[in-house]
Parts: sequence; C-alpha cells; structure tokens
Amino acid sequence: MSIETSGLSKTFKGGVQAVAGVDMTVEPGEIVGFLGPNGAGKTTTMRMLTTLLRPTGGTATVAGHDLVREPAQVRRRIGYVAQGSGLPPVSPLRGELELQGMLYGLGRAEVAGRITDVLARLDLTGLADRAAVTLSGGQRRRFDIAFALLHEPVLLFLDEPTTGLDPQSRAGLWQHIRSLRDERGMTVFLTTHYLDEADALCDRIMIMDGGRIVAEGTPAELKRGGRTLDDVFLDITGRSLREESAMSGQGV
Ligand SMILES: Nc1ncnc2c1ncn2[C@@H]1O[C@H](COP(=O)(O)OP(=O)(O)OP(=O)(O)O)[C@@H](O)[C@H]1O
Repeated sequence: MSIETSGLSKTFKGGVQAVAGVDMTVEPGEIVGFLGPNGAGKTTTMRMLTTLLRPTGGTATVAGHDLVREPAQVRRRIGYVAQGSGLPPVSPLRGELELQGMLYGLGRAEVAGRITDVLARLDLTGLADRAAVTLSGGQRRRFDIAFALLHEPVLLFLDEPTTGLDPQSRAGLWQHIRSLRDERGMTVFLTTHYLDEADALCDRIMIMDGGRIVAEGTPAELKRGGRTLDDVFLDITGRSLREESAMSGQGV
C-alpha cells in the first residue's frame, strides 16, 4: 500500500481540530484527488502525510514506512510540490537541480544523468540554463515537479498543481502526471479545487469536509445516476465546487 492511515488527526494549539480522524488507503500506481471546501483540512492532511506536520492522533504508513517513527525514510521515498512555486527566481535552474541532487547524496555523474532524464520526461530539455523568471507558468510548475522527482520517489504529493495555469497548460500538466504513473508506476496524491481536473485525471476522488473524508469513489461511481461531480459536492458539503475554485483562484 502506498498510503494507509487510521484515525489520522491534527488539533492545532488553540484547539482547532483541522483533521478529525482520517482513514484512507491508496494503492500503488493510483492517482488520487483530494477535494473539499476551503478549510476542510486537505492541506493539513497532506502536510502530515509528507512529514511536515506531526499528527496529534492516529497512525499512518506512507511509502512503506511509519510516518511518526520513520519520517526520514518516508521523506526519501516521496516527492512533494507545495502550493505556489518554490523556484529561485533568477539563478539558472540546472545549477539548482545539481544542488538538490547533491543534497540527496548523489554523485556528480548520477545527478547529471537524472537531470537529463527528468527534464526530458517533463518536456523541459533546453530550458535548464534559463532562470525561473523567464519561464511561463506551466514551465515553472513542471520545473517544480522536476525538483521533486530528482531523488526518484515512488509517491508524489501535489498541492493544487494547476492553480493559476491557463487551460492548455493545465491539460499539458495532466498529461505529464498521467505519464509518470503509466511509465513509472508512480502513485500520485493531489489536492485540487477543479472539478474537471479531478474528473479527467484521477482514478479515485476523496471528498473532505470538516476534517473528515465524507465521500470517496471513482469519478464514475460518484457520478452514478446521472449526477455531476458538482451535484455530489454540493449535496455533501452544502457548497458549490465552482464557488470554491473561484475563491481559490482569488487566493481566499
Ligand atoms: N497552523 C495552524 N494553526 C491553527 N489553525 C490552522 C493552522 N493551519 C490550518 N489551520 C486551520 O485548520 C483548518 C483546515 O485548514 P487546511 O489549510 O488544512 O484546509 P484546506 O482544506 O487545505 O483549505 P484550502 O482549500 O483553503 O487550502 C482551517 O480551519 C484552518 O484555519
């Protein structure tokens, strides 16, 4: 199993219970989409699964290792792309990729090979000597992913990977994410506010509300009976996903 959690919870100091007992199973090679209204607890769950936040309750195994007892082993086996680009704006990206590889303890020749490989995989060959400020939004997101793939993780976490991109770049990124799964067997766990993204890209969708998973299934299962995903989301959460994505686009 790529991810298995039982009663995973997080209560912040001050008493906000952001995640209130999440039980989930993600199989190797699945692309799972995590949807939910603003404040549902999606980012908090993802930060726990990536070892960035310590749970206050429950247990989780991520990429074969216990989240709390073996965080270093988990980190070595996962990639994480946070919201917004973390790229340095003005340095040539090849040098930054080399540094990243060295941080993972890779030798010079090995780093060079892996850089060539990830750049080709993400259609970035020829752009590595550029700085981030000279790239389009879609190219920058693909570099964010290239950084997260350098140590060859088996499980990739993406927090709102296509927010702010134009429709063509979004569709291009979906294609890249799909080919990572199809060609490398990568497991992908992503949050999104976009209904069409969840529908087109994800094998399975989990809807979170109030810190709990309130519905899950394949897009086809959730849409059974001729309903749209927006109908399902509205029924469950009392909010429209369209409003949510508009709010997210405004940075609310
Ligand atoms: N560091 C923190 N301290 C206290 N409360 C927090 C902290 N981080 C998040 N919260 C609260 O936890 C709840 C869940 O937040 P979270 O960011 O996980 O939601 P989300 O589903 O990712 O929302 P969005 O779609 O807006 O990104 C919210 O009520 C939020 O205000």
